[in-house]
Amino acid sequence: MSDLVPLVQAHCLPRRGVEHRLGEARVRELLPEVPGWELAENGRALTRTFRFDDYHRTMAFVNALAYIAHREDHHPDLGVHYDRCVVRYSTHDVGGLSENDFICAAKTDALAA
Ligand SMILES: C[C@H](O)[C@H](O)[C@H]1CNC2=NC(N)=NC(=O)C2=N1
Repeated sequence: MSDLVPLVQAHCLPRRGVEHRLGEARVRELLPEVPGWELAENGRALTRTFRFDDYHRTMAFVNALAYIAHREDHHPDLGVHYDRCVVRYSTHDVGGLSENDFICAAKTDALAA
């Protein structure tokens, strides 16, 4: 992926195999591009909690996020609660973080903005 394209405008590509797993240096470079997201599971996942006023708003977010996941063919794990949704991205095909996780994190932020 070219760094000239903002993450939010980039699109996911099929990434399979450890060669697509991001190294620590690249993760450190990308993390400031998605403020609010944190590393979890020893750097193998990205998570952020999005808070809402009520269940209806939470579910509207979840449905919009499902559409992005379908369009990008990259799928978050979700913890859905009454007033919040815990979003977790990790690329199981690479066994850790790939560029796809950062692209989708940026698109998720745009949804909630
Ligand atoms: C063929 C297809 O691109 C892959 O199976 C995709 C689908 N969605 C995915 N989502 C996530 N989170 N990780 C993956 O490795 C992944 N792989």
